Formats: sequence, structure tokens, C-alpha cells
Amino acid sequence: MNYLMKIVKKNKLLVGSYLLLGILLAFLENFTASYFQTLINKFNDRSLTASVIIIYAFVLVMLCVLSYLDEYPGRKLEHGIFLDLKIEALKKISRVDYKSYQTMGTGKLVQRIENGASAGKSMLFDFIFELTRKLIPSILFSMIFIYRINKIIMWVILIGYIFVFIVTNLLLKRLYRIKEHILLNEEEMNHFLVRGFMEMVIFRINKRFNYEIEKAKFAEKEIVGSKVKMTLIHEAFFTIFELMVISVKVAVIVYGWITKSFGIGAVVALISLVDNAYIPIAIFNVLYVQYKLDKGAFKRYTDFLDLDNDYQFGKGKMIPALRGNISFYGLKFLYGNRLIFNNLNLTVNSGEKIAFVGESGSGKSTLIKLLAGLLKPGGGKILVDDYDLSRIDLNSYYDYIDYVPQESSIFDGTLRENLVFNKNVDDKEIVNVLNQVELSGLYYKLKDGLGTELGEKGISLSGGERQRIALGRLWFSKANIILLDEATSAMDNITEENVMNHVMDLLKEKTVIVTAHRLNSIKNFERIVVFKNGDIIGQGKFQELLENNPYFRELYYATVNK
Ligand SMILES: Nc1ncnc2c1ncn2[C@@H]1O[C@H](COP(=O)(O)OP(=O)(O)OP(=O)(O)O)[C@@H](O)[C@H]1O
Repeated sequence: MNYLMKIVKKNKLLVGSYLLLGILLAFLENFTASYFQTLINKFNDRSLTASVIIIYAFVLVMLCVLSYLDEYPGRKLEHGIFLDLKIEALKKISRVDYKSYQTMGTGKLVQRIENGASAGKSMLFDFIFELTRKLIPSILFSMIFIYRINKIIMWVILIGYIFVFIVTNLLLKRLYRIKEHILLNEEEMNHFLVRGFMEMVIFRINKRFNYEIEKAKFAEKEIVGSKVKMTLIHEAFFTIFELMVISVKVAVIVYGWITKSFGIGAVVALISLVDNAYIPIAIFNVLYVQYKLDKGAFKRYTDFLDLDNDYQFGKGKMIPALRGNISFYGLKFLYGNRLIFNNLNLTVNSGEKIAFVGESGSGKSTLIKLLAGLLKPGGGKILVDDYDLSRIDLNSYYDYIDYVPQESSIFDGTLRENLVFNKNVDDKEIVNVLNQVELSGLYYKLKDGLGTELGEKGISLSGGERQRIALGRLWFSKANIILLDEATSAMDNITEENVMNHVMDLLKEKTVIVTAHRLNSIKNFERIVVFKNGDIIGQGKFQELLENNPYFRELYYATVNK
């Protein structure tokens, strides 16, 4: 509910005018029905005057004009709430704790956000607003007008309300279970769709699509079956309800006929007021059932919004500058209960060029992610200059650090966006950088130049091209700590050497940490740190390690002999 209240507060003017307009409309609708009684009675006994007709016409015109004006705040809120809730999800991703992010499945999550945003909009706009501005005022006004005509009928209608409410709650229990089943299967369905789109090549070559389609079809069968069942239960309720309203209307006519207590105007007005009293309750029930069911979908969405945030955003020290000294003291880190580092110590000096090497799984990327502030140490400390990293606001830290991750860091956007994000940079400057990372050949072949769309994860590029674009970003960065995690692994040796010469030239004043498996590529680094099972088992220059460190020698000959 907090998230919905936040939206109400943000739009308080629109919400206020929408609610007031609704209440005014509800009053006018019931007043029209009641005033119609006066008009008919006067018409019947030939005492009708022009002023009565003018008042009646005026109210009808007002109803028409106000209903139209009502559309403005109504539609703005309706569409705005849905999209605001989706944007809230994107804001969440910008701050969510990295460990939770790692376990999210995109397909299921996107569907959960879609269902949740739609449910939230429906809870606020279709239920709470509708109840406040229309249903409650309508029921109250119609009751007041009915009471003025006949008290007994008002009580009969009220008892009817209670009956309807009890039946609705009985139905709800069954509907909940069906709705939960639908939501889970919708997420499942999207999971198969998204992974089918994203992993097309793997699935096609492994002939997995038939299996995926079968799974999606099963989810489809469950969704369709459950939706049909839900509609039938809903509709059964309305049929019963409709029959009840017909009975009340007939009873009003019979009662008036037997007791001879009302004139023709009163009968017409009562029939119309019974509708005015029951239509809102019918609508209330549809919305109430929907509201209760939406709560489940909305909870799944808010569970995501309630995930822990990275505590270092918006909190901690803002740093004015970083020289680039780094120290790890007694660092401990666990993935769940899996110990990765226990008491790791390492110092990197400002401007130093360091390479992390070691067998796959030895912890190199984890250490880089810890230094990037994505993962948090389970013990010990990371100092950057003299600041304790855990006390720095990451928004401030990210002005001084740049990170090229191991996995593709190209996003669905243009070549220009992928190089400079939203910075205002001259085309010439960008083309010059493309030359530095040996991409000018590719660039001149692109029909749309810097405006070329690179596709999801840069699918239209080769692995090496993707890596060179990611490295090209460094030319537009002011950071002075640079972390390159296997940033050249997909390039051929010659391209790697040429590009890295330019990159290292660019970064000569900066602190640079790279991880690499091809040990030839880090021959000239000032220091190489050798990792094994989360421990540092050697440090030094390339030649020293080759002579003195048997494990490094083993690693080196394993790569050159390939
Ligand atoms: N999200 C995670 N949850 C649990 N364990 C993880 C997670 N990410 C990595 N690990 C484990 O942590 C260990 C260290 O992984 P890390 O990626 O740091 O190794 P690495 O030295 O960079 O390997 P590579 O050279 O293959 O990239 C590995 O055993 C890996 O399985």
C-alpha cells in the first residue's frame, strides 16, 4: 500500500479533482432520478411549469459536461499509475543489492512487474478511487432519495446488500487459488518466451525448442483453463445478482399496487433508484473481487520492490578525489556458505598496473566485483586511498572507477550510446577512438554509422568487436581506477596486442587491474598476482614468476602449448 500512497501523494491535485468530480456526478445522477419523479407527477396532474423543465434540463446538461471533464484527470491517472509502477521497478534495479540481482530470472521478473503494475493500477484506480468517488456516494445518495419515498424499501435493499456481500466472500476463497495458479503460470510462460528469444542459438543447436514449446503450451493450457473457470464463477454470481434485482423491482411494483401507496412518478423513480442503489453494489462486487485478487499479483511485485537495496547508495561519504591506492586487509568473502576468500591481503599503489592470474574459479572476478562495490566483504576491509570502501557512497565512488566486466557489456542501443552513453561528444572524437580500438574498418562498413543499433547484448557484433567497444568507453571516462576483467579474451593475439598498447598508453597515469588467462598478454605488467583457490600464492614480474613460481610456470606453459 505504501507504494500506492506514494503515487497518490505525487498526484494529489489530480486525485483530489477526480474524486470531487465523481462525488458531484454521483449526486447529480441520483438527483436526476428523484427529480424525474417530481416532473412526472406534475406532468400527470397538469401542474408542470417551465422552471421544472429548465432545472431538469440544466441538471442533464451539467451531467453531460462534467462527465466529459471527468475524463481528463481520469485518463491521466489511469495510464500514469500503471507506468509509474513500472518505472518504480526500473528504479529498484538501479539500487538493488547485487547478490539478489544475480539470482533474478528476467522472463519471470518482467511478467511479475507487468502483472503487478496492472494490479496496482487496478487496485488504486478501479477500486479505491471508484469506491470513494462513485460507489459509496451513489449508494448513499440513492438510499437518501429512496428513504424519502419509502423506508421499508430502503431496509429491503440494505438486507440485499448484506446477502450479496456474504456470497461474494464465499466465492473469493475459491477465486484466490485460481488466480494464484494463473499468475504463476503467466510468469512461467514468459520465462520460456524470454529464454527462447535470448538463447535462440543454444536451443536451436541443442534441438531444445520442441521441449521449450511443450513447456510453454502446458503453461498456456493452465492459464486458459483457469481463466475460463474464473469467468464462469464470476458470471454465475452476476446471474444470481441480476435475478435478485429483478425480484426487488417486481416486489416494488407489487407492493405499490397492493398498498396503493405510491403514484406513477414514485414507481418510476423507485425502479430507477433501485438500479442506482444496486448497480453500484454490483460494480462494487466486481471491483472488490478483482481488488482482492489483484492484491496477490501486487504483493508479488512489491516483494521485488522490497528486496534489500545496496546500502551504499545515497548513504556514506562523498569523496572529492581518488589517487587510486587500493588495499585489501584480512578480506573474507563467502557466496552463501561457500568460502571464497579467507584473510586475503594485497596492496596496489596509485598508478600501478597489476594483472590477476590463476585457474578458473580461483576468485579473480570476485575480487574485482568486491572492489567495484558490487559485492560486500564478509570480513576485513577494502581501503581506497585512505577511505574504507564500505563507508563511501557508491554514486560518488563511481566517478573514479571504471569496470569492464567479463560478460558482454554491450546493451541494446546504438554504437554511439554504447561508447559514450548520454555524454555530448563530437562524432569526430568518437571515430578517432574507434580507430584506437581497431574498429574503424567496421565503422566505415556500417550503413547508419554511429547510429547503428547493436541489438540485444550487441548480437550484431563479434565477441572481439564487443570487447573493443567496451574498451573504447575508457576514452570517455574520467575514472582513475580501471578494472578490466578478461576484457580482451575474445580477440586474436595481434588485435589484442595493438588495442592493449593504445589502452595502456591512455591509462598510463591510472591504477589498472586486469584479469587474464592468456599470460603472454600481461608480460609487461608491473606486477602479476597469482591466485589459487582464493589465496595469493605469488607476486612479481613475469620473468621472476616464471623462474620462481612453479604454479605460474604450469599456467604459462599450459597456455602457450595450446
Ligand atoms: N553468484 C555466485 N554464487 C555462488 N558462487 C559463485 C557466484 N559467482 C561465482 N561463484 C563461485 O565463486 C568462485 C570464484 O569465482 P570467480 O568468478 O571469482 O572466479 P575467476 O577466478 O574469476 O574464474 P574465471 O577465470 O573462470 O573467470 C567460483 O568457484 C564460482 O563458482
